[in-house]
Amino acid sequence: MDINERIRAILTEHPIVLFMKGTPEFPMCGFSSRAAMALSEAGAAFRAVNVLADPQLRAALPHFANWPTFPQLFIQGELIGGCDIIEDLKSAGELSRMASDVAGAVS
Ligand SMILES: N[C@@H](CCC(=O)N[C@@H](CS)C(=O)NCC(=O)O)C(=O)O
Repeated sequence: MDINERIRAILTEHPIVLFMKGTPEFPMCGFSSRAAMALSEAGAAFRAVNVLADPQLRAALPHFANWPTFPQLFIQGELIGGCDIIEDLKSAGELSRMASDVAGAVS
């Protein structure tokens, strides 16, 4: 499986995916920490993937997503954006709506 197939497999398996540096429990970057916190506060059940533990993934994702930095949030396979966008969506109440739409679609 090449790296793009591997990314697509992760996105197919998990409806909300945050590619981040470190983990929600031990974030290795302030942006990743804030993104994971915003998702948790919005009640989103998300899969966190630590790109620092997977150099191949870290190198490929900016090209795959056409987004240069981490964190990267995908919902149902679509790139939503990074920390700034995640926090804006949360402030607008959109993040929890998106998360509950996904939960409704999955269950
Ligand atoms: N404004 C960005 C900030 C993210 C950012 O600047 N991330 C940097 C530092 S963690 C990054 O990923 N740099 C590229 C790299 O380390 O591969 C956002 O909204 O997510």
